[in-house]
Amino acid sequence: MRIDIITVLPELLRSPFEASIMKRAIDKGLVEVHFHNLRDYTTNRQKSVDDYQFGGGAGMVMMIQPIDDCITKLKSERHYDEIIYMTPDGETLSQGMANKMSMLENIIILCGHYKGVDQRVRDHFITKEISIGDYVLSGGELGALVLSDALIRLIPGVLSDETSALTDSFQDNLLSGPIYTRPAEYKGWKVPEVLTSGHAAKIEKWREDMAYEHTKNRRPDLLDE
Ligand SMILES: C[S@@+](CC[C@H](N)C(=O)[O-])C[C@H]1O[C@@H](n2cnc3c(N)ncnc32)[C@H](O)[C@@H]1O
Repeated sequence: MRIDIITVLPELLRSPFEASIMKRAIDKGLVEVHFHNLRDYTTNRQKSVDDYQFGGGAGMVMMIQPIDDCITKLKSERHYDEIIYMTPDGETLSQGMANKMSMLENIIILCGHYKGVDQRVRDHFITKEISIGDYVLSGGELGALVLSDALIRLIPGVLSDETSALTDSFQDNLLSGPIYTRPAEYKGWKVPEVLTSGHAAKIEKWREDMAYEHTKNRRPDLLDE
């Protein structure tokens, strides 16, 4: 997968790709991530990417010209499956969306700032609008990172044990149940006996029951889906 991120703050994006699973995915050649600084596409001397809103009102708006030039250049080099705009009024990111999108080859993620982008960008360039939740961030970069992480960890070969992602919360509409590691007893607090029984079928059944109970308590809405 190739991810091209368009931003006014590339410095905000770098370090998460330089650690842990996202770094490993890049090092293994399973993912390429490229940052594009919108200011490199401005045609004005001040390198400004925003301007006042038509009709008045508080907050600046990101101008269409630098975004058009950046996206048009990228599209002239390869086909993109999706051109995504991170925005609070987009479709809320879910595991189901991440599962599907992790199979895409090339995507562009546009990070907004200020009041957001000129509507004509959304009307003419964007193919998908994604929110990471019902709250407002200062910019799209943190959202782009959340989306990238959710997709990258699902790409085959990225996790050392691929079955791990399949047993995480939200796969099969269930939350993940409780998990334990050594020691089997700590300060008198014992691990559930079944987990140390060595009985694979019983362990599997216990895990299923616990996941169901946990989901029923915390997120009964998932069981309705
Ligand atoms: C201050 S916000 C603009 C909010 C916009 N005026 C509104 O009310 O919907 C600036 C940028 O942050 C990003 N952003 C903010 N909240 C977000 C969220 N929940 N999900 C994804 N992106 C978000 C978007 O790219 C947005 O253009």
